[in-house]
This record gives sequence, C-alpha cells and structure tokens, in this order.
Amino acid sequence: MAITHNLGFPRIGSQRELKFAQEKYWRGEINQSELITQGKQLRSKHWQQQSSLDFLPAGDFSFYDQVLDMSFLLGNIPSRASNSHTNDSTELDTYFRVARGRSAHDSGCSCISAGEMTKWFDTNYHYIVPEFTNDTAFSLNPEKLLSQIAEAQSHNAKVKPVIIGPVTYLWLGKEKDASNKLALLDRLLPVYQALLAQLANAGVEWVQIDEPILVTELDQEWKNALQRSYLSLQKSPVKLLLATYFGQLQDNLPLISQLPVAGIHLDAINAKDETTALIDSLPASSIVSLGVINGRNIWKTDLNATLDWLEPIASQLQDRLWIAPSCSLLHVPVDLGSEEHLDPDIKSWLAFAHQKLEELSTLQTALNQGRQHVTAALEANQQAINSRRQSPRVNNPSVQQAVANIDAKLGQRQSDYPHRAAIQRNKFNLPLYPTTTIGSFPQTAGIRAARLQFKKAEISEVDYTSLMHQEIKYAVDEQEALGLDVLVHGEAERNDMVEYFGEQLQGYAFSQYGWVQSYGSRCVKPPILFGDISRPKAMTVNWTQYAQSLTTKPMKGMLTGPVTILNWSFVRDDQPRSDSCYQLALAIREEVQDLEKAGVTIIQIDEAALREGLPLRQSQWQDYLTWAIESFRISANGVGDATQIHTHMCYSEFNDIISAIADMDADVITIETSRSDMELLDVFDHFNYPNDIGPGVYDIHTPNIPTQAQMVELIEKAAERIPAERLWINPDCGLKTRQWKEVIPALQNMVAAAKTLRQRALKVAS
Ligand SMILES: CN1c2c(nc(N)[nH]c2=O)NC[C@@H]1CNc1ccc(C(=O)N[C@@H](CCC(=O)N[C@@H](CCC(=O)N[C@@H](CCC(=O)O)C(=O)O)C(=O)O)C(=O)O)cc1
Ligand SMILES: N[C@@H](CCS)C(=O)O
Ligand SMILES: [Zn+2]
Repeated sequence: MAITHNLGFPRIGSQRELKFAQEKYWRGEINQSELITQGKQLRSKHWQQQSSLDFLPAGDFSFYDQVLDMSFLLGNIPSRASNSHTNDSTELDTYFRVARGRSAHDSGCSCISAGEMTKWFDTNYHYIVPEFTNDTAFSLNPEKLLSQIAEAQSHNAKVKPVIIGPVTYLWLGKEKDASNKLALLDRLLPVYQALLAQLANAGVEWVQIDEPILVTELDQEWKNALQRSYLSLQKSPVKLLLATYFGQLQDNLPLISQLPVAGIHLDAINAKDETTALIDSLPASSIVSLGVINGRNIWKTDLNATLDWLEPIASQLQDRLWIAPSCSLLHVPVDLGSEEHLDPDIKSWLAFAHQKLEELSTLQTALNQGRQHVTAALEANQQAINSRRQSPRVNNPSVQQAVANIDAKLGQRQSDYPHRAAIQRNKFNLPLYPTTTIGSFPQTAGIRAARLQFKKAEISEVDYTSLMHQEIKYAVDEQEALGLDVLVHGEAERNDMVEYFGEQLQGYAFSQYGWVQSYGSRCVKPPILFGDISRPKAMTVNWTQYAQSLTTKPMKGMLTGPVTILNWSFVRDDQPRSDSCYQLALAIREEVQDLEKAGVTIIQIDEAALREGLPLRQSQWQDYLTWAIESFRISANGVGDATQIHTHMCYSEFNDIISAIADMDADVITIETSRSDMELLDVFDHFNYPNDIGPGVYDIHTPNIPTQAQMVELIEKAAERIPAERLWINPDCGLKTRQWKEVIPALQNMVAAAKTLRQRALKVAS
C-alpha cells in the first residue's frame, strides 16, 4: 500500500491572507493575538485541504521564514536582537526584529540591522541566513513547533513534523567571525537529539528531516558531517525520513544510502533515473519516498505515464513506498480553483498546490486499488496532457525558425567597448562619477490601488495612464531636484519586473491569484510560459518616451532581460530552458531596437536572476552560462555604438563567474555591493573588468538612510580597484519597496557624495 505525504504546503493563503495580516501587524493595525489567530486559521484550512494525505506536514507554516523558525527552534538568535528585549516585547517581536531589522526612526530606540537574506537553493524564495560565531550556543525552544503539531493532530490525522537537518542548517548559515561553522556540529546535535525526544513524547512517529544539500557537490568534510550527524541521531525515538529535493544525488547516493535513517525522500522528478540505484542500495526495511509530482512547476502531471513507471516499483516495495510532491509546495500557488480569467484550455493544463495533492491522491488510489477505481480522473488527465501536447497555441513555427536562424552576429555589438565608450562619452558628456538609480521608485499604496481599480475596470485605460503619468512626472521632478545625472521613469506602471513583461508577450499566460512567497510578506506572481514567445507590440516605449519628454537629461529605457524573465517564470517542461530563453531574447531585442528608434539613448536590461539561476552543481554552470550570456547579448546587442547598454544584478557574488559577466559586454553594469562593504569587489583585484561599473553604495533593503560620508568611503574603496573614470554611483537595487521619505534623503546624500568625490578628484588633478 503506497502511503501519501507532503513536504510542505504554501503558507500565504489562497488570497494572501498571511501577507495582509503580517503587514497589518507591522503597521500596528492588528494586535499580536489577532495575527496569531490568523496564522492558526490558515494552518487549519491548509490541513483540511490536505486531508486526503496519510501524513499531514506540521512546522511548514511560518510567520516569516522557515529557516528563521529553525534558528529560533534551536535557540540561535543574534544577540543584537535578543538583547534588545524591552519589557513589553515578545518572542514574536524579537523574531520580526531579526527578520526585518528595526530602524531608529520607527522605534525611537537604536537601530538593529536585519538578518541577511539570500535565496533558497535555486528557487525565488529567500531565507534569513543563520548567523554563527565561535560563541554560538544552541538551546531547544520547541513550544511553537509542539503547539502546531498538537493543532495538526486535532485534525484526526497522523502528523509528520518537518525540520531542517543539522548539516543543511549549518551549511545555510554564515560565520560572522573566523569560526568554522562545522565545528558547531557537536553543540548542535544534542539539541536535535532533545528535539526528537520531545517530538516522540508528543506522539509523533515520523519526522521529515530535510537535507537538500545532498543534491549539491559536497566536500568530504560536509559528507563526514552528514555521516556523523545521522549516526548520532540513529537512536532517536522517532523514525527519520531524510528528505532531499531540487536535484540529483549523483555521487552523494552511496553516502545517503548508508545513513542510518528509516526512510529517504528522493526528488523523482529531477532524479528519476536514480530511483532504482537508490532502492537497490537501501536496506530492505527502508521506506522509499518518491517525489513524483513536480513541486516547482504548475503543469499537470502525466498520471498515466507516472503510473506506468510507478506500478512496478510499488509491486516491488509494497508497504515501503511513500509518494509525495518532489519538494515542498511552497514554490507553487495555492489553488487553481480561484482563477476566473485563465483561458479554459490553458487552465486545463495546470495544477497548483491543491490540485497537485488531488493528483497524488489519484495516484495512490490507482496504485493501491487499481486504475479502474480512478478511470474518470485518469481519462480527464490524459485529455489535458494530449490537449497541451497538440495545441497549436504552443507552437509558433516562425518563432522556432527565428531561433534556428540565430547566428553569432546577433550577439555582437558593432564595435568593441573602448570605441563605443569614446563615442558615448562625447555624446552624453556626463560628469566623473555619474549618478543614477536602478529603475523603480516607491510602489505606493496609491499606485497599487489605481492598478487594482484598472484591473477591475473601475477606471478606464485613459484614467489609469493619466494616473501613472502623474507618478512618472513626480519621479522625474524629484530626480531633477535631486540633481541625478541619468534618470529613470520609476516603473510605476509595473506590477512586477517579470510579470509585467509576461502579461504582454504572446506565449505567456498570467493568473489572478497565482502568488508565491518570495520573502517575508512579499510575494510574486510568476507568469506562465506555455508556448513559443513573440512580442505583438512595443511594451515600454510609450512610457519611456513620456518620461523622456519631461526632462533634457538622459532617461534610461528599462527592461528585464531574457534570463531573468525565464528564471522568474513558470517555464515549459516540453523544451529545454535554453530554447525558451533564446525566444525571450529575440523578443527583448525587438523592444531594445524599438526603444532606440524612439530616441532612447540609454537602455538598461536587468539580469537580476542571471547569477541566481546558476545550477546547484558547478559542473553544470558552463552549459547554463553559455546560453544565458548569449541570450543577454542577443537581446542587447542589436543597437548602434552610441546607444549605451546598462545591465543590473542584485546578487553580486561574481568571483567564480566574473569572466562570464564581462562577456555580457554591457557598457555599464550596476551591482549590489554596499552590504558587503565593497568586499564583493575583491574579485576585481585579480580580474581586470573592462567596462563601466556602478557598485551599489546604498543598501535599499533597510530603511536606514546611508550618510554622505559612508557612501564616499564606499566609493573610495571601489576606486582602489576600478579606475574612477569607469565608476558610477547608484543604489544596490530598485527602490520599489522603500518609501519616498526614505528615498529622498538617501539620494540627496548619494548625490552629495558624488559631488564631494568630484571635488576631491579636481583637487588631485590641479
Ligand atoms: C527583485 N526581486 C524580485 C524577484 N522576483 C520577481 N518576480 N520580481 C522581483 O522584483 N525575486 C527577487 C527579488 C524579490 N523581491 C521582491 C520585492 C518586492 C516584491 C513585492 O513587493 N511584491 C508585492 C506584489 C507586487 C505586485 O505584483 N503587485 C501587484 C498587485 C498589488 C496588490 O497586491 N494589490 C492588492 C490591492 C492593493 C491595494 O489596494 O493597495 C490586491 O490585488 O488585492 C500590483 O502592483 O499591481 C507584494 O505586495 O508582495 C516581491 C519580491
Ligand atoms: N529595475 C528593477 C530592478 C530590480 S532587480 C528595479 O529597479 O526594481
Ligand atoms: Zn536589483
């Protein structure tokens, strides 16, 4: 009998109830008990929605982030936040302080910097990085998890708590001093032992312990740590289901099969080929959990094909087979049923979290009772699979031909950088240390409310355009007043830098409620790339032209690049990612050329997700970088020498891919560096980056306002590595999540910093 379970359910709620409750709490509009009640109601609803499962997950809910929850469970709370307890502050307040920081301005107390945030493996989810020092001590703090387990148990179901394993937990964190985080394992393991004992006391039989690092290339010391950890946990009174996901085990397969755990979860979407080897290498008593429903995309599973493959495995494994989605469903939207406007054909091809669990239940019935018990469901599924395969809407021969015709010339600028730079210097006549911003200005409640009204047809397109023009004018006037050199229109009209383009490209569908948590309360609605991509008409030209008409300063045309659009969309599983990327590149190239024709002289093509799209295994990087960089070049390089191409990336750990970044051959690249105190620029000590670069001097992720002196110091550090003539001054990233009252003083200081540096340069010259 195959058993079903789930690795985790989306926590935001089908209507983003959690987001709205969190933000209300932070604004002081609801109190803590109201927030806690909202969390409880959501969990209860989500367990009801998962009631067909044999095991319900618990511990997958979070008020901000599951890694931060783990830090609190293990008593690893940064001292700057825990020491700032005031009499009336609670653990939840401390938790949010670590997650979000605290500005002196808001609290009247000293400011506390937020925990660092970084992406969760190769997803668009971001976690709060655990912090470690030589003095880090751990202590068990299990009340919250235990109470969620009790809540889940009240649903009359077996409950399987979900925790992050000790080795992945250490791997995810950052040493804040010279310590070696693996040295902390001996302090950590007793806390895990105590935790597992408490879970057993709570009536738990199985615990899912996640070690996704097992799909990455691990040094021997990390492999040893895994071995040591699970040897030390083998006597625990609960059974451990060791979960891996997001990829193949490859050379970690022999290691995992030796670990003394009661079961292994394998991502049988990405590592399907390893199933037999894993089964063969495990002891005869081991549970094998196969992740057969893709937890990273929104396509219906081909249930008949899955059963063709699974049935013999089920016969072999009998009661030892568990089935589940490949990973937590955190990465997919909640419920397709909420969608009212999706094209019916396309909707019939899709499955969100709720539907994925229905698929799982169908598979279970078919395996345990025979396919004849779910004939109708299997037939309907087959119809949907066939409809998608045969749909003329998926295939556009002219797009496929255009991709087949791509040749090296398409990725080449007319002249090399020094030649272009000379032409552009003459044309733009910018001062030393030119100042600019990354594109977006605050997405105010007013802007979002106007868009909502427009979407509900409560205001006309003319009214909406006029409201957005007012916002653009406001942003341009502010930038003029600030004295910035190269302006942006502010992106007011964009809901999101990827969804906005998805909405306008043929071959994309977009949902109403397909939200996925990106970090904290922030969500994204990845557009759905279902067919060959083409651009019916210009997407940004009118807005940019309008903005340019308001100023004599250069106005950057602002686009999202093909690699980022791809990496932040739900993509096709019926062709290689590279093919979809080249199609996007051709569409963006047309937009770039239209902007140039419309007189836009500087065009920024953001590739925020190029670095983060790197495969989890370094051995696969080169292949990815080859098509990703080529796609960027195709999109960017169809312009004349006098048109200045900028690109922007917010994750700047470039050390290992710097030559690929240089190969992009953008005239100017703006990057995130301020949070690392320019340390990320160390790479330029030994790599002579050839083009212009704007290392961010203003950390936009905090409300704290950088001073002029801080920014001068940062740029001086940058100038030690990169000639001043090639340096730009800008924030780390876009300003959409900030408020105008923060942005204005910060940019005033930034412009003043540039002026100070110019004066210093003049003095040196004279
Ligand atoms: C740079 N980042 C991005 C990533 N991925 C993307 N796809 N886009 C990115 O920008 N990944 C890495 C980082 C992650 N960072 C962020 C930063 C900010 C957000 C964010 O602010 N998300 C918004 C949702 C944005 C959006 O699409 N808004 C829509 C809908 C607005 C809305 O909620 N309307 C309400 C009514 C509001 C009102 O009346 O005031 C409604 O519909 O009910 C829009 O602007 O039209 C968020 O709020 O979470 C995400 C990732
Ligand atoms: N142009 C975008 C880039 C974000 S990575 C913005 O400014 O928001
Ligand atoms: Zn950015």
